[in-house]
Amino acid sequence: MDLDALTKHAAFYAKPDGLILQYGTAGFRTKAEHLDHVMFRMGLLAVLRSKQTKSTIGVMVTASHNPEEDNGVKLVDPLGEMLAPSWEEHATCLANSEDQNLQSVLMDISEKVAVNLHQDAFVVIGRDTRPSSEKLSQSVIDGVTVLGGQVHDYGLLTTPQLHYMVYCRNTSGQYGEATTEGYYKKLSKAFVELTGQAFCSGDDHRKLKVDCANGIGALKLGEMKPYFSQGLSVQLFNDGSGGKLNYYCGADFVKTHQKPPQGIEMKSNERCCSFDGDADRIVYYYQDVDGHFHLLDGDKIATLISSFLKELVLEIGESLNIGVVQTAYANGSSTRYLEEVVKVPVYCTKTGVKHLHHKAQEFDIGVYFEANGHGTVLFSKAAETKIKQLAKELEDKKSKAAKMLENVIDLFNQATGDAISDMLVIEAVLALKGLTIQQWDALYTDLPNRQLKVKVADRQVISTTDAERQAVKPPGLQEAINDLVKKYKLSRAFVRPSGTEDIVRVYAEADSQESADSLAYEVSLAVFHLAGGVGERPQSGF
Ligand SMILES: CC(=O)N[C@H]1[C@@H](OP(=O)(O)O)O[C@H](CO)[C@@H](O)[C@@H]1O
Ligand SMILES: [Mg+2]
Repeated sequence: MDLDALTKHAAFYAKPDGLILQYGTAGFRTKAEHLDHVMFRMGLLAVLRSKQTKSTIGVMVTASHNPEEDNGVKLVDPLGEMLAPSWEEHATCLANSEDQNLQSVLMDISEKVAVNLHQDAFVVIGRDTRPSSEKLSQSVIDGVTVLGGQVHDYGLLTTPQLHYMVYCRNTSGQYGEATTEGYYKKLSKAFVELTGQAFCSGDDHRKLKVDCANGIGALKLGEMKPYFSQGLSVQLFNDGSGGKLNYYCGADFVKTHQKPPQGIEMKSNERCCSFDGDADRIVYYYQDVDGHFHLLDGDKIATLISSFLKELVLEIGESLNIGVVQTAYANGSSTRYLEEVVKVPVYCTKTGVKHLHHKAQEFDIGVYFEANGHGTVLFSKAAETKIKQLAKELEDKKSKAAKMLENVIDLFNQATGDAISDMLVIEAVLALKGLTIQQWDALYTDLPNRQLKVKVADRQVISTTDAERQAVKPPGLQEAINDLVKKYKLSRAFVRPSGTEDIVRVYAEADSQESADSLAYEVSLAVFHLAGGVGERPQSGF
């Protein structure tokens, strides 16, 4: 390690006084102007992680669905997954160390994780379209090179594309070719082959309007379009040519406000979808003839995909176990439908993709989706080998199902949730099953629900158990929630401190919107009183 060079470069990346950041569920996120030193330091950390794992590590510069002025950074581990939890702590420690302690903190981490400093390091970098991203990714590159690491800068990429690149590079290209063209070709080939097997693929099923949140998704989907145009024609809206990133558009806006984004021309019954700012989340929606807006969120996506996979598995007659992973935010109706109608086991984990991903790895076929539209399907190596073998050996109906599954494996991004990949899977499933978006929507009816935020002095006074469904602290809060829930029919409510914002989230569902609203409001009041609410008391009425 050339400590003189490190000291010289670090001088350009002074930490703003008093700034403390946490490597949360989605890495570091804050106003872009405060992130230069964090980027440089994450470049340093990526080198250590690469040396330790003897693998290529990814660094993505993005703040996903946050406002355009924000930015953020996260590291991608060797198999394209989120950074290991023990390293999240090192990241936090390094990001918050005072400038004069940077060297010693770096040495401490190297010692703790037993890094061989002579090992080569390789880091790949991607960034979203935020105005601040280019400069910030240069700071990451500076951090990598000052420690002697090699860099490949992919420039503009969606977050899932960077995860894909890392996975490809660490599996010697077995998973795919580590270029955007390789990504486009792999997914498009699987999609075109899959939809080629559809009986019913009338014109109606082949057109889709996509709100790209004025983000990177527009650029990348635009590049990819020609590769799959024989199977689907997509029309892009909020493509970044005019509007602001995530501003009144994108998956997060649509899911939170339960209304269409601005900037999209929706005719009744037309199938539309929205990506978020870094294209790792997707939700679908349509407007019916009466002008009512219908949202098909991550739960509806999980249901559609699980039913499809279950049918294929039954068709090939192999005992592959399917598991579906959700969080406490999953609508109760979706969980019931999955368990009682699709007949697949459903598991609940804590919020945050890494928890769902980890659980989904336990199954031959692990389907995971957060209600907000972040998710994918993972296939175990054993399941993949078995399916590939059956696709070759079997004949007739069974072989057709096995071949479909083979393409489905290629179409899903196995590294992380991916809006483009999920969109193509959904389009293929709808075409293969001859389903309209209305028929898909009608599989089950969402229970009315409401999410609220409460400001408290210190959100860590709330701690939870049972996949965040029960509050164990502060005393009395869970009892209060239980009493409130009893007042309503088909009701459920829980609270948890957010991992990405300085607030407590409240979720409630019940048999009517009025009841869900009023339960959420009453629970918010309980949080406000028992967990140290600050500012204005929660208000009723929505
Ligand atoms: C209720 C909700 O949607 N929570 C989101 C949000 O986490 P919070 O910890 O709830 O702030 O951001 C996470 C990262 O993007 C995402 O994984 C998660 O689903
Ligand atoms: Mg995102």
